[in-house]
Amino acid sequence: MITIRGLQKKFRGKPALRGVDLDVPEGKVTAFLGPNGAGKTTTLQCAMGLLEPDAGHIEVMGARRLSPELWKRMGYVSENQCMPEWLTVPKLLDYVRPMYGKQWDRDFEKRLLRDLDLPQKTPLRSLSRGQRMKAALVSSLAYRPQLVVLDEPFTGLDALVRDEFLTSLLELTETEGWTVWISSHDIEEVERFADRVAILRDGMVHLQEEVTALQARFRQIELVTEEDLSAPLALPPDWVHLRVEGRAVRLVHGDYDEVRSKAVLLEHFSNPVHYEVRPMSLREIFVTLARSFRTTPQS
Ligand SMILES: Nc1ncnc2c1ncn2[C@@H]1O[C@H](COP(=O)(O)OP(=O)(O)OP(=O)(O)O)[C@@H](O)[C@H]1O
Repeated sequence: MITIRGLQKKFRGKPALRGVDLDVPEGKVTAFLGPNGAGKTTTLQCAMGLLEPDAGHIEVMGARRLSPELWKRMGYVSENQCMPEWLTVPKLLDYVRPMYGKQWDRDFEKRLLRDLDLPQKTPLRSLSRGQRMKAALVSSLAYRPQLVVLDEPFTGLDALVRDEFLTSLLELTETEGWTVWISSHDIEEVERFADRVAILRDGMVHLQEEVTALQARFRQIELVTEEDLSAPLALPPDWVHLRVEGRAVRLVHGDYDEVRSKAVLLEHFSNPVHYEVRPMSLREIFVTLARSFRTTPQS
């Protein structure tokens, strides 16, 4: 649905994107994660045609340029969205609706309005941050776009609304086959419905794969021996994070294989009295990787 190759963007001579290669496949939910300043918003804005890239190419729904017709098939919601601040929510929808003609689904609009519980008489400028986000969501989803691009959509939403919003989005992506590309720091929320994950590091994609494949290869390992230990001088490349405290070793393995990985571990830390291997949540994997980004140079 979206293909990005070699995307580069500088701001005042400083690189923000240094060759982003990314795929957002049709009918899947792709989570776009990365530490602050990694370049997520810049990538999304380049893909949405809101920023001019310096190099690289982007294809959205088979097109190199976003025409007004294509925009009608996409819903884009960002936390920094400009909106006609003087309008109330019903007036905003009256204003936006004619642009989408028959495509606009009044029943769906009503359902979104009911679920998101928005004030009807207050102008957008006087709404809270979360309420403004909800208004943006209704105006960008009520025409049932095929591609939904969300940049930090949960900012300002309270826990209940987040949950309700995610549940509706989950239902819709399943029933309507929507393609969703979502950038968020709320990884626990995103984990509930993401099929794929792409992690951006310092202007480049560090990894992109199915969430299940990522979770299948990452493991947290705890090992205790009879004697005090010291960390090996050179770590195998798939040991992402290692901590040695007295007789205990805790490490994250980025490509765990029950037989092979255990054999390598036992070469370094022999005769364990305790050996435990635990699967990791997407959030735990992200935090481990983000920590390793601070200490290992980009290859
Ligand atoms: N308009 C701009 N002018 C100058 N620098 C910018 C501009 N927009 C982004 N940057 C810089 O580009 C880099 C990437 O920023 P971007 O907002 O894309 O990151 P992000 O991953 O979305 O971060 P966050 O998670 O904090 O929202 C940062 O170093 C940022 O300071």
